[in-house]
Amino acid sequence: MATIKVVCGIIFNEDKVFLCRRSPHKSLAGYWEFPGGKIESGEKEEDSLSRELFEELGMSVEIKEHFKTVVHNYDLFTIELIAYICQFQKASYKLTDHDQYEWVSKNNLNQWNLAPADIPIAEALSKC
Ligand SMILES: Nc1nc2c([nH]c(=O)n2[C@H]2C[C@H](O)[C@@H](COP(=O)(O)OP(=O)(O)OP(=O)(O)O)O2)c(=O)[nH]1
Repeated sequence: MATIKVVCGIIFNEDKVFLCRRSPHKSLAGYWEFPGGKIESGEKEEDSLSRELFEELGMSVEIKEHFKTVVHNYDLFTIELIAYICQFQKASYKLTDHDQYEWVSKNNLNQWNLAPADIPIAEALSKC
């Protein structure tokens, strides 16, 4: 089964974490996720994350450190989801791939309909 490498940001602003909901026209539509996207060939993970956040949300962040990598098997593909802790800087919130966003408490992440690959990340976050 094909494996795709996706980088995502756990973006903090004070004690809140950013989540956004995938638009109806996207794969995994309606699920909430940590924003990011597929790593293009030859691209560094951090560069890919900065690019995706700017393209999808008009957002700038400071990338702090790698947090967790999850390998998850969906029906049609396998994902390697690489999560980085980030500090929010600014955003236009001009959404291109999402139809909603929220700043949420990291201890309430289990109340959101997260993409299945994101659940182990949310669980690890609630414990730290
Ligand atoms: N960005 C992101 N994608 C995730 C997460 N969890 C998860 O299962 N995915 C899945 C959804 C998609 O199938 C895939 C990422 O695709 P994408 O559509 O966001 O990436 P992209 O913008 O580079 O892709 P494309 O639509 O331009 O082809 O990974 C997550 O937390 N963030």
